[in-house]
Amino acid sequence: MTITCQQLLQNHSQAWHEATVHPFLEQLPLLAIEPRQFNTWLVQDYLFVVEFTRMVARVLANAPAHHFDILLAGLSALKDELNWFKEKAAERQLNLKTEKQPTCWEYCQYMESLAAMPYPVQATALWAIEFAYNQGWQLPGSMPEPYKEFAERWGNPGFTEYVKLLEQQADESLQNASENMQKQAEAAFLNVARLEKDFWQMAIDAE
Ligand SMILES: Cc1ncc(CN)c(N)n1
Repeated sequence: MTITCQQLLQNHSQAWHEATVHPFLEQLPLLAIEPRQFNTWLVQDYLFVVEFTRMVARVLANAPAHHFDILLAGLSALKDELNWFKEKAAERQLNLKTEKQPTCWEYCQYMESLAAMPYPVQATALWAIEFAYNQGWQLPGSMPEPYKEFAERWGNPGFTEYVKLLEQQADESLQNASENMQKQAEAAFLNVARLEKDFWQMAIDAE
């Protein structure tokens, strides 16, 4: 029997809940997050997205050609996203040439380590990373200023559609995967869930 993304969500619902429903996200609509906490998230997420872009490029390099369309669209959106992060940082006078915090560093190292994994594992991890933000930013509901555009970036219907297509590609690749690869994909899903939870916590704990 082959595993699917939906089965991973069902089998590990608690880990996924912790990845996508976090006090950081719950407190944003209440305007209870301190600027230093939000700014820490913003700068560290920019540093994350730089490494994430490299990861997506590596996933593309391993993908079958019929998966290129979606992955190239993702890379093109990341070009805009990196520029948008720079704008947001400039508005807040934040320095993006900052050290990665240990949690961000660990997540980036993990994404780098995925390069050695087979494509089905990479495709599953990519879907999980994007779905975590898609759900994380949608679940708190209507977001007030100044956070509205952040919630819309990852919660908008176009991004939701993109994540569904990533899911289809991951599921398709898992269908042809050995049992061992499927186990690796499950481990990747759990790693992403843990790192997502830790990433929000890093922002909450900002000094
Ligand atoms: C930590 C994290 N996870 C996911 C995403 C969505 N690409 C992000 N920007 N940052």
